[in-house]
Amino acid sequence: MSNRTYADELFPQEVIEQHEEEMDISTNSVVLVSSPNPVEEANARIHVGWMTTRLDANENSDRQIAAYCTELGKFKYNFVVFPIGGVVRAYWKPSESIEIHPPCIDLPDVQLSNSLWETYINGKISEWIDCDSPDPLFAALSEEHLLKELNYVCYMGLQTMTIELKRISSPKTSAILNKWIWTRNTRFTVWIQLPAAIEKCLDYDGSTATASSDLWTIWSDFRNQCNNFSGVYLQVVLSLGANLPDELIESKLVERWKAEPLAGFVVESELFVTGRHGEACLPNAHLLLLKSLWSSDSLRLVLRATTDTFKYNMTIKSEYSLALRQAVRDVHFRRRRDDGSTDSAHSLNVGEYRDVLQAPLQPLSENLDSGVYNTFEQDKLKYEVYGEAVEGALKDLGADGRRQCIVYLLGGGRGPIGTKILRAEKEYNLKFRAGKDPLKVKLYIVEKNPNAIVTLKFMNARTWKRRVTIVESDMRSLPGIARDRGFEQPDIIVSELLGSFGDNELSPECLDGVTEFLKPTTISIPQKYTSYVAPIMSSHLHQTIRAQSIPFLSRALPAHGRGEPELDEEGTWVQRYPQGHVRNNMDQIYVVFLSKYIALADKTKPVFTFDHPNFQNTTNERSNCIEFKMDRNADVMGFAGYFDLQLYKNIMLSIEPSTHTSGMMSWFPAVIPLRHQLRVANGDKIRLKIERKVDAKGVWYEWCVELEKPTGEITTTPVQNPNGESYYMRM
Ligand SMILES: C[S@@+](CC[C@H](N)C(=O)[O-])C[C@H]1O[C@@H](n2cnc3c(N)ncnc32)[C@H](O)[C@@H]1O
Repeated sequence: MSNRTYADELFPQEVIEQHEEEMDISTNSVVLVSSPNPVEEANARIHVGWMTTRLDANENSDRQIAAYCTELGKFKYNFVVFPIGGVVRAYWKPSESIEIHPPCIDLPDVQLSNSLWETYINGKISEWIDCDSPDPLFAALSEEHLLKELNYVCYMGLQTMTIELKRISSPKTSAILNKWIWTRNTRFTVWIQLPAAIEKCLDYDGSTATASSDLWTIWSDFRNQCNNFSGVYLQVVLSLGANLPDELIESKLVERWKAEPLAGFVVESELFVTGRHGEACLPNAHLLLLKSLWSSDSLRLVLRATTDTFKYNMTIKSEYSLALRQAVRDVHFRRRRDDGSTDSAHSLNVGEYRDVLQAPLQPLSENLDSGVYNTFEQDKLKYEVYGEAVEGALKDLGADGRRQCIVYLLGGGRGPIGTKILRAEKEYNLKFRAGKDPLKVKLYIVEKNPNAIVTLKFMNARTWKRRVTIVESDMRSLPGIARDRGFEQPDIIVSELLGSFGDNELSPECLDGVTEFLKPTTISIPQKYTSYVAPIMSSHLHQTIRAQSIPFLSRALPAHGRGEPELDEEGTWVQRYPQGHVRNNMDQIYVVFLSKYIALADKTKPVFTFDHPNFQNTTNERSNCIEFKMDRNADVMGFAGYFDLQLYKNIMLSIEPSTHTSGMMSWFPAVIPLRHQLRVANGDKIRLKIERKVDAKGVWYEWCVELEKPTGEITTTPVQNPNGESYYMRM
């Protein structure tokens, strides 16, 4: 028996030896890993495919696909976008036939091994299929045959397929696909290939086209009609012709694709130009576009021949594949270098959290564990700045020559701020008392977590020379305890009870609990904090939030909302979600190290501010309406939330992007999602209406968005998280 395999057919031995090529079928293409030369290595990282057209393939290709692919492999094409029904069928011209019977699917599977079909072939839906044709008979025929081809993609076990959109509006195509992807058990990635310009769409009519339609809206409408299926399986491909439309040049519009599941680019051969040394290269505008959107080498480039030059001049096949690789390979180099030096996320090693949803901590109602405290304590910078703030306050208070300062650390955790307070005392004495009449800090640390108290006691004995009075209590009981035990009133209270959205760990409620114990002159560190928001676009994040599910064994874990787990009739504990799981997912606030998103406003805007001490006992309920004007067509998935913190006078900490404390990693942004992505157009205004509500047991936010069109028409999204049903911060 012969040992020859399909791979031998595809990559003849002499080619393998010549290029020392290896096949890597773990990715969805064949990787040509060649010499150790760094440029070639870099080239090999970039996956370039060939899109078969009637200009380079003929009826024989359908039955000689192995030879056809082998040939392309020689020119360094890692995969082929080939008509799934075969070339003969794909380029059938309905108008030329008297009877409407397209050729049968005729791309026999046994020509390639299954693994090569999976990895080397991206199946393209026949070009003539147009389910949205205004001719009902033809539309019906197209529907029937689209389904046949989708079935054939499954039969062949392909991992990727392509549908090229021909129209601005494709409701029937999207409806078929929507049903298919949500209901079929077979998973493959669908590339939705966009036209190169809106003017090329069959239903384009200059008079009806409005400013609110562009390539991005063609895609986002299609994505919406497919119910925002996961971007792992439904992706978009941009087609680049010789003339790029403005929306692929203007950076504000281009960056929207960073918030979409972009699979790659189909590059038409007509746009290549000749470089200074006679080599093939891409025009500058195309280069800029590719570079700006080349976020990872998992993106794909596909060459589509627009002339038949390739038939006669084979060498340009490899020249073009090389030119495409060269267009983007340096982006990768640059990004890697940048990561190592300037990207703080990388140097702080938090990259693994990119776009991962985290539930905000609730340190008041739940006791944090040692690992969480340990994570906090990695952020040396936060504690340094706290130390500076305490030193600043000691300096101001000590100006009257006093010899003692009473400091309370409220919510001490394992004590890192305690250490900074004692160090601030030392620094102050060195700098301002010159060894004479030193100022003594009398430090109390209040902590309600009994487990952290064990560490605090240990720290007191080992590090603080038993100078600290440790109070195991909720700080809201401190006034009573202090009375009973004769504690002195504080000159300074220090706390860090803040979440990514500022007040969302209930710092206001906790600190208000000690107000009656303060002197009128007591300084609070922090003095003030403010939350901020900016609208964001990210279909990935929207999908991720919506798709969260609860495994069987986790069904009794407490939700983040007001409800509690219950014992059901069968004696099983269960957490119920009367609002439904999807609504429960969408109506919460998350903490996310944001990556696949874009901000839809140049600047954030403030939401809620809290000042301390709150001697006036001002309510902690808040309500605000924050308006943003939209400057492009976009889908708003929700809002990124940030905060800044005035510790003392001008000593600040911030995660608000324009003032972010460089190198600080304690807080990732908050995300306030909308239930559905909200389509906005250039010139629209959106208003986030958000309330902070308080009752006897806890605090919650309710929010909705008002969308105002330039015509004055206003629509409002439903109020999210009513009554704290999905996200409730327990007191
Ligand atoms: C965000 S952690 C900060 C811990 C520490 N200050 C640090 O920066 O590493 C907040 C701490 O405050 C404690 N805490 C929260 N609310 C409290 C309350 N009402 N009374 C006492 N401690 C509280 C929590 O148990 C937790 O240890």
